[in-house]
Amino acid sequence: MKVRESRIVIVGLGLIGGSLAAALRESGFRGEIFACDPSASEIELGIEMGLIDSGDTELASLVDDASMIVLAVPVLAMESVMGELAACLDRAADDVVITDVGSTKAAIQQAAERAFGSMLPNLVLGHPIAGSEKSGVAASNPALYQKHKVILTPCENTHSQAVRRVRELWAACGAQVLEMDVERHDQVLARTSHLPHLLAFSLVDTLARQDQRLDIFRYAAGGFRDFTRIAGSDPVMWRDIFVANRDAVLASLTDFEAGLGRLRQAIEAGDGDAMLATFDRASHARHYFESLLNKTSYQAEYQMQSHGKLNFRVSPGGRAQGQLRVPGDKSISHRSIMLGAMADGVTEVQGFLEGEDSLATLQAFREMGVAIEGPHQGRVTIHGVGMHGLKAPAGPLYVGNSGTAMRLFAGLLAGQAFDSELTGDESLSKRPMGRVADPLRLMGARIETTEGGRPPLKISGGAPLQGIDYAMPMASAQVKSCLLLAGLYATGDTRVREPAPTRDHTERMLNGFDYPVSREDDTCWLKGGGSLTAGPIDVPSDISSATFFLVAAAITPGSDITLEHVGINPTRIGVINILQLMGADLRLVNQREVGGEPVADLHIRYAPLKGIDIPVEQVPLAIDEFPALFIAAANAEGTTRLRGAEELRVKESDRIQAMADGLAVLGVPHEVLNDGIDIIGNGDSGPSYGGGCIDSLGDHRIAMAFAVAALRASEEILIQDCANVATSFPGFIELAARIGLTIDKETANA
Ligand SMILES: O=C(O)C1=C[C@@H](OP(=O)(O)O)[C@@H](O)[C@H](O)C1
Ligand SMILES: C=C(OP(=O)(O)O)C(=O)O
Repeated sequence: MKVRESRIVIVGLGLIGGSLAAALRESGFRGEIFACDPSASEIELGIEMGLIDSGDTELASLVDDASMIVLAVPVLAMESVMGELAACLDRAADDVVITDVGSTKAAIQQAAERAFGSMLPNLVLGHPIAGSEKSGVAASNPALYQKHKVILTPCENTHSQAVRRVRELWAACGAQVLEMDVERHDQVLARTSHLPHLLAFSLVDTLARQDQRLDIFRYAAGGFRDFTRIAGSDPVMWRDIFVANRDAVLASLTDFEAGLGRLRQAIEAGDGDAMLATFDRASHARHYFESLLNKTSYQAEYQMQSHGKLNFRVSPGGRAQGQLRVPGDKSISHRSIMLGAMADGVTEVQGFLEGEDSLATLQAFREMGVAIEGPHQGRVTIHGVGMHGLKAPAGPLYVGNSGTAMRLFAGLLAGQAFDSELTGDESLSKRPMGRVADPLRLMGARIETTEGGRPPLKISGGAPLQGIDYAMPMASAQVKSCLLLAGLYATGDTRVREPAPTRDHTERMLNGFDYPVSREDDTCWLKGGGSLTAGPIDVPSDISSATFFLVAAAITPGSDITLEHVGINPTRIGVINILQLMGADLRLVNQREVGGEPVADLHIRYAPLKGIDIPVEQVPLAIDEFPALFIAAANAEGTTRLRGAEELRVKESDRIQAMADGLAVLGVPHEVLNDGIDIIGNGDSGPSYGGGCIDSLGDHRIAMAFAVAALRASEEILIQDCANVATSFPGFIELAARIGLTIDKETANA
């Protein structure tokens, strides 16, 4: 974004003002930058560093031709600077925009009213949430505002043109600009910035007083350094902030003291459980904030995205052999947390998938006040709050990459008394939500989407819901489950008709929690107003994750793999049926039922595959398995034809196109159709195709499918943007290594 100002005057050339000048210069800003500062040497240094064109210790000489004036002085100096400005700004001052960078807003607004007689329409108060413990122009950093937030607090009479120009200023520095009212700004900042600074100052001062010779500081380790870094900040600036934001800081301090008091009591009483509960909540909340802020995920692997993208380099060839257990079923894991949270009593889950998607669901319930212990090695304990026990979350609920979480939550939250908002990552933000919002509105829900029915979803609480009789236009378990969950809160029956059978985990688990769900032919229904009774849940291994190894064995001569404890719910076994139709030597052994879901060990040995016309009724039963099945098709003799699979186009990526693009790189002949694809396989015993560089488009299943493809490639396959594998299959690389696939991780700069 270009800044079109002719002359910007920065009043106060310290770290914040200097960094603004530096960032503007780096953005290619061509206008003049002048600075006013009481210290002539700071001005000289600013000129020497190439940050400003000129400057003065007096404001009057600088303002005449200014198009924008940025006040970057300490909060308590604002009033006198504004007074000076009022005196020398003799023209109608309509075209000059004034803004500030102060960390509190109410006090500055009052100062402005006193200095100018009223809030000028071209005065836009603002606050860049960026800084450093360093001060002075020498510490200027052109990257200081990059990817940081700048909050503007315009009033009713502020000119929109002035707001736009200030937005442009900060956007050019790489910041994300948002708006809120003055009071909210001060309350939010008191908690997120002012309180932590106060604690850091206080801790360091307390320790320094106790040990005048500073001896203990010699032994202070990383924890002390991390916690107290901000105690090195500018004392004058912070004194001003605490004077200016007194009331909001005191309120946040009261809450903090209460929390500290509770911990003190726990320590006095040796109450380890209370300590653990607090630390556990805090530790998870800390990880959650990180992912919310970066719009990325919870696990270290994925955090590489902040430095670059995670790629998989997969060596060609190999033989798939071994006995494995893949992680827990994603669909069942989501539902175990959701129903466990809404139940009366304690739900113990084992086999929970500790992947990004289900962790997002878990964290969202913590945000709504549900106590959840774990996950520890797949074990989670959920202390249910009952159907009406959820609390309003403090902010938007971030569900990462997960379509399932967003759509099921939409139904559940539509029935709550409080307002809520659901947000997701870049991929999820492009996926269609009208398919749940529309029928929820028919039930009486108040729910807003952005254009084209995309996230975020804003749901207004307290809307009375009525049951509906709904024929789904697409075969979607997410839509069905969303409506059943909303139906729990609706008057009368909620009935959902599906055009083809879809996974029925919601219905099974509701029945398991003593909530009757009925079914007749293609329609299932429940009556609202009941309650759920907690019970244990054993999550089987995810057949969607097992699929990658089934296909690995199915395409690689000499392979023999057993996958243990895999869920074989009849609404999920399309992949087994399709592979068997293609000629795979795949057997189900040790079949049993675990907690209402059928489970088996899957034994597969290599046998040559042949191309088939995939029966259309199998499509919803194998919907997530197609990326891997396309690789099976590329290794089968003859043509495999898929039709009726347009739903693949609205998953984490357009999976028909993403796979077709990758197959083209490998040299696999194919033809793309709107609702499917024809793939012409190579049934020879040598390599089936070449290698190359493939973009997974951040879609976990595309990444894992091409990793498996390497078993029959003649050259290495480099797969880009694979961090998202952690959404559904943490530990994929390690398990793949155990069956003879060699995948090296590398980061590439984005
Ligand atoms: O209900 C579920 O848990 C899921 C349903 C399917 O989505 P649709 O309902 O959109 O087909 C599937 O693709 C997704 O991975 C999980
Ligand atoms: C489509 C998938 O998940 P979701 O819709 O929950 O993002 C998937 O896991 O393949």
